[in-house]
Amino acid sequence: MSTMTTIMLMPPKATSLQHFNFKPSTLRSRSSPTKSSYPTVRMQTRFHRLIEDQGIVLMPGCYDALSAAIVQQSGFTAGFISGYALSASLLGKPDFGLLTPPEMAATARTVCAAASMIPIIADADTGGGNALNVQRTVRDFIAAGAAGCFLEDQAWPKKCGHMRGKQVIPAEEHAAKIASARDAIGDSDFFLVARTDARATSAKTGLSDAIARANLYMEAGADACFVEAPRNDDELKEIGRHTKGYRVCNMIEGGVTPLHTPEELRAMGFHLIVHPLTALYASARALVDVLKNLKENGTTRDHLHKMATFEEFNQLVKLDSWFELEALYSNQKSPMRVKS
Ligand SMILES: C[C@](O)(C(=O)O)[C@H](CC(=O)O)C(=O)O
Ligand SMILES: [Mg+2]
Repeated sequence: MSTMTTIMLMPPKATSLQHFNFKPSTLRSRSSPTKSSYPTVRMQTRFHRLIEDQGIVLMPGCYDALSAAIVQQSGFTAGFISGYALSASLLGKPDFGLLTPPEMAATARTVCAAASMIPIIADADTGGGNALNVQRTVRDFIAAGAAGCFLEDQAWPKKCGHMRGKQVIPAEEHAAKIASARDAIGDSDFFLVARTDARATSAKTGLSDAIARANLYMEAGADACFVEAPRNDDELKEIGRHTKGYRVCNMIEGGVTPLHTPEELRAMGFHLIVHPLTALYASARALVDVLKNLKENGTTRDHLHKMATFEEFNQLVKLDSWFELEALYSNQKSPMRVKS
């Protein structure tokens, strides 16, 4: 169950910066959870409702309109546009700070339209710069139809959370970016996830620093926190025990965090699970295999059982509904509008 007890329907009147204390001591003194100083004057978003209804929400990653449509048709109640996966599919490049927020926003527009029945969180990476750039990014994402974003505290250029060589910006600087994102959201139906990559900065103090940062970012106005790349179950449980509010867990095949089921993660205190790379890795393997086969044999006739059929694919893109529409308008006998 959520730790957020009060949900009011009016947006904040004052800016978020006025609601929390920026002094560095705020971070140092907060080693255990305390009551948030940020008043819970928040909208109830689609993601709040999903978490309250389901207890835990499983979000597969997607990277284009087709993969998003398949996520929706597979029965998932939410989706995620992965920066890692989009960097791969749009640029053919690794998650190394090469993708920009405007590219993500442009993709979010087609992705959200292709899966319009489910809310989709888009990866804002570091937000494109400082607190002001964050406001532009958040507004672009809202206009694109996204239902939320992840905003992380890595220094730019960022790297995938499970790669070596990451650095983080000062906690207060990221808290200001979270506060500015909250102000840009206003009363929009948009769920703000504050991510910290501080676990990777030190084997000894990284986890406690990351937990303190997550709590600071919650006070700055985030709806949920995301401590990236815990190493084992003890760390997962510690995050579940000591961070405030809703919690996100990242399940990367081949990453540093052990893979768990939704039930297992719920018991450890998590509310949102993201599987950002499952669809990307599965489709990359399928492409490698079929193209290898085609190159070797010059034909795919022995590989057809591993491919979608013509009929299956047409169902995925709902071809029948387009034939129906075509028939509707071509059979229209009377004029659509009466001329005045
Ligand atoms: C969640 C993530 O931000 C993403 O872009 O999908 C990545 C995924 C990954 O590292 O594999 C991240 O965790 O940085
Ligand atoms: Mg990312």
